[in-house]
Amino acid sequence: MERVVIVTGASSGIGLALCERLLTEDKQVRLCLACRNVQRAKAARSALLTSHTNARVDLLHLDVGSVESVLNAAKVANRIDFMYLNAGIMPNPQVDVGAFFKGLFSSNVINMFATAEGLLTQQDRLNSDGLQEVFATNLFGHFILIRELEPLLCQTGHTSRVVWTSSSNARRSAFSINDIQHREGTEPYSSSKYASDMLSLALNRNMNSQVCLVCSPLIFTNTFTLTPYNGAEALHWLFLQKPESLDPRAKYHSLTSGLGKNYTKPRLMDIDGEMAEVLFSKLRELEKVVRRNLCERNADNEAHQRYLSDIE
Ligand SMILES: NC(=O)C1=CN([C@@H]2O[C@H](COP(=O)(O)OP(=O)(O)OC[C@H]3O[C@@H](n4cnc5c(N)ncnc54)[C@H](OP(=O)(O)O)[C@@H]3O)[C@@H](O)[C@H]2O)C=CC1
Ligand SMILES: CC(C)=CCC[C@@H](C)[C@H]1CC[C@H]2C3=C(CC[C@]12C)[C@@]1(C)CCC(=O)C[C@@H]1CC3
Repeated sequence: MERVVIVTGASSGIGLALCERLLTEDKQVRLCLACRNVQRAKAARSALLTSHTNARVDLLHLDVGSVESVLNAAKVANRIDFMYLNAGIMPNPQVDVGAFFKGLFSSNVINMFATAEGLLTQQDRLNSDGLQEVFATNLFGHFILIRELEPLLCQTGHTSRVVWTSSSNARRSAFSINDIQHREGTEPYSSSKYASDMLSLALNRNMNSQVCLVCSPLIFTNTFTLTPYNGAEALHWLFLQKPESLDPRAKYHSLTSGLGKNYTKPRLMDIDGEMAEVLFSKLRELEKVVRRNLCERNADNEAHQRYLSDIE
């Protein structure tokens, strides 16, 4: 039976590697590459068709960092079996070289290489919706996409699965419930990934959890062996699992052994359920504000267009 799989950020890296693996795995897959850059998306599609000549690969223009783009893209979808929320950014990362060398000679060295804890800061900025860009791209745009597609994802009698790419860099201490966009801090990536872990829990509670399962695979960087193919391990593994065998409180880790063998390991997440609910309601409030602003902006643009055509 045909299975429709949407992958955000499918034009490169882990997203593209996942597409390649899914086409190799299942000839019945119909892929939808949801990408912001049309040229790169076309190149990715050509590369996939070179190795899978008869594959069905569609393109969908989607910039998850723009609410308007998300709303437009969501209109096009009519069936979803899997939706991989994979697009993500870490702009202008700065490595704290001092902390790196200190960590190198400490008992924390393995953890440091696995999670980059305390090593990385990023410079964030505001996007055209007036939101912090990292938050908007890694979390909020995908949240709006799920909200918009909820009727399609939660149809009775049809199981859709949503899989969100998290990170080992997701850290509770980088996130504040009073600053969900991370306006004040210097670790927006870590904050956004922890927020997506929390949100996956709240979504499973607030949506029909039997139908919509949100998992957060984490990519463990065994740095020297890491490739996008390895990184896509847990994403690929989840495609093969029965929904009832998965635990919404777990994060599914892509791991690579010393011998280079890839495997997936679930680990229970350290998440405060109440805080996850607060985050969910804050995101819904923000959704209302952003949608209202967008309507006003569009109304202003229409009025401006009318004015221009009147004076011509
Ligand atoms: N690499 C790693 O070690 C790890 C990565 N991750 C996560 O894995 C995911 C994939 O990362 P990775 O493959 O490494 O990185 P890449 O930079 O190779 O891929 C990121 C993808 O996301 C897309 N993207 C970025 N911003 C947007 C946007 N606004 N709208 C739509 N698409 C967008 C990019 O598209 P475009 O071509 O237009 O830029 C690109 O296709 C991310 O969520 C990342 O946080 C997690 C753990 C470790
Ligand atoms: C010489 C010197 C200063 C080396 C620094 C090494 C770091 C660049 C890496 C060590 C751990 C890495 C890591 C990531 C990025 C690169 C490192 C910080 C990620 C944060 C990339 C994105 C993720 O989602 C998780 C990764 C964890 C490990």
